[in-house]
Amino acid sequence: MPGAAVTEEDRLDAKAAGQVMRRAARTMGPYRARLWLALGLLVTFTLCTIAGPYLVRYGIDHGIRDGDGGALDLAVGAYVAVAMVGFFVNRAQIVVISQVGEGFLRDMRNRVFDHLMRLSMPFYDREKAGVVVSRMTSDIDSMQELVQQGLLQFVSSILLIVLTLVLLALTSWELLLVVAIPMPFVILASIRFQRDSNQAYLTVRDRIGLMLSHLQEGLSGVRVIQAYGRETVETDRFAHRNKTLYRAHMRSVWIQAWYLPVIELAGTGATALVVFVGGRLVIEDSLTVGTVALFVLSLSNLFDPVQQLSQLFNQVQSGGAGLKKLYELLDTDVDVPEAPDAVALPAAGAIAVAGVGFAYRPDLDPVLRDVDLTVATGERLALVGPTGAGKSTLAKLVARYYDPTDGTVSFGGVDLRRATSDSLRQRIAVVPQEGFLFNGTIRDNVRVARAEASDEEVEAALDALGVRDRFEALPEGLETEVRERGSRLSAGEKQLVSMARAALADPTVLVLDEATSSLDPGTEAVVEDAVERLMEGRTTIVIAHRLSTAARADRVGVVDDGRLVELGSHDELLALEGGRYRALYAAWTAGLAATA
Ligand SMILES: Nc1ncnc2c1ncn2[C@@H]1O[C@H](COP(=O)(O)OP(=O)(O)OP(=O)(O)O)[C@@H](O)[C@H]1O
Repeated sequence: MPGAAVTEEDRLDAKAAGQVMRRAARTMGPYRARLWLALGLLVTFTLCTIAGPYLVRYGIDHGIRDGDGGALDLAVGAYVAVAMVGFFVNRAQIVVISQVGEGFLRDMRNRVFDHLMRLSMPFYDREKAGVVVSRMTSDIDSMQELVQQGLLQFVSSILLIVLTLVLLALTSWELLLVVAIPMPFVILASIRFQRDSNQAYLTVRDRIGLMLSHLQEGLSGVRVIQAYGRETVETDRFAHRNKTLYRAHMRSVWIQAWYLPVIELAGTGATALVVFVGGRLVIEDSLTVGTVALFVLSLSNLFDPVQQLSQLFNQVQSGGAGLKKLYELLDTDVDVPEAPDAVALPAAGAIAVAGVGFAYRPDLDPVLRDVDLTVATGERLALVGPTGAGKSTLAKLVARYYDPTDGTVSFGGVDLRRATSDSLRQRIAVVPQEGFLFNGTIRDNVRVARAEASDEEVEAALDALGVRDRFEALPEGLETEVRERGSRLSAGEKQLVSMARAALADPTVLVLDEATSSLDPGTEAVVEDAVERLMEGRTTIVIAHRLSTAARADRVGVVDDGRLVELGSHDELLALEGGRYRALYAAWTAGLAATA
């Protein structure tokens, strides 16, 4: 069974296939010399394969029939020599083709990853992570089989069929007509096999997927299954899935069991026909025995490649479909691009949000409407409001993760759309609720903010937050691997690392999404102190989940249902009769009192 299949919607038409191939050919520049070499080797190998039967003919007609021992020796010697050349050329062509193919895939993986790293947030909102991952796995895999062996076999099969046909026609077109009799059956059977095996393989793939997801669910839910005594029920359901998978596999076996013997039979039939007709032509003296032997031996050079092609066809199609999807991904534009005439943001300035409206997608309702807000240099603004009100969205616009649908966000008078990406990232840093930790040490993780920072600078950043001692006290200090078993960092420590990154980046503006996870009182105090230190001297927009944070801010903005409904100092807003903040604050203090 060919290890590839292509679904109906992925099947490329001739135009799309042509486009994909031309594009792939354009990126083959660095491999051009090797490709020519591969082609040369391929042709040489095919000629070696074809030469065998001709040498046999020479041996029979000139050596055996004419009783010329010298001619026979020559034929046998040449046969062995050609076989040896074929042996080495075959090895060389496999290596060279793989070098080209694997090199192409390596470049492709790099290009796709590079592009993925540059694509902005809207792309990741649209695309499911699973789909993106499958670009790098199954789409690349579908080409992997192709570049390793498939492509070589595909091209060499076609070449072998064409060259054999031409040479046989030149040798004896009458006998070629005889060979051609079973060919329509072989071709029809091959087309049908290709179609059926593709379908069968798709079914197998689907059922493997279903079985695996059942397995995964069973394993993750094993406690619940056991708690409710559902072992037998689950086992029966699994057995049912497994049976459908077995049937799918058997179906593909039946297809092969039908096709392969048909081709064998056609080959045997063709041999019989050649001997039958060719033999008579020999008796009539219009053909030599050697020519009949040549035809018999050449039959495998026709039938084998046809059979291979029918199996490779799916592989080539699925490789083409994979390549097309990868190109589509590479063609995805960055949604938040750097303007061609971008300017660096000034060193300092106020953040101005003017008439901003925003929808995540054109088909979705806006989540922000008519927001006007100015945050002065060095000011600390807290955003509060119910869940889903739009606070994080507003913060993301200030960091230009997205561009507003209406209105503008500017820093120091420069619209963020016109700012260079570098200056934007230098001036404005975001500390998310849960900073992601990469594989590596604490030091590496802080350095994410600025790859070229020295050890001293990393330490200074931790010092600035007053947390260096805490990390240095770990058995391996700053060299502690954050993901290693047993030395995983606590939630509070992760937050500290995330803040240390921002301290190292040393931005003018800090956008901070306060963590909601509750920490033990000791760590909480350390984190709060670090936050205070980080905000010191910076313009800060903090999404406050604890109203104590809001109370400490210079001003508080209340976001509700996408609008900025109140804006003022904590005291001013508390004094507002019937105000939203006043109500939120009352509820919050009551909640605190209840849990105290
Ligand atoms: N990537 C996204 N794509 C589509 N809709 C989104 C996306 N992110 C958020 N939303 C929607 O936008 C609205 C505002 O979300 P946002 O995260 O800004 O609220 P929030 O006030 O920060 O809430 P929370 O306090 O729970 O974080 C919500 O209705 C949310 O479902």
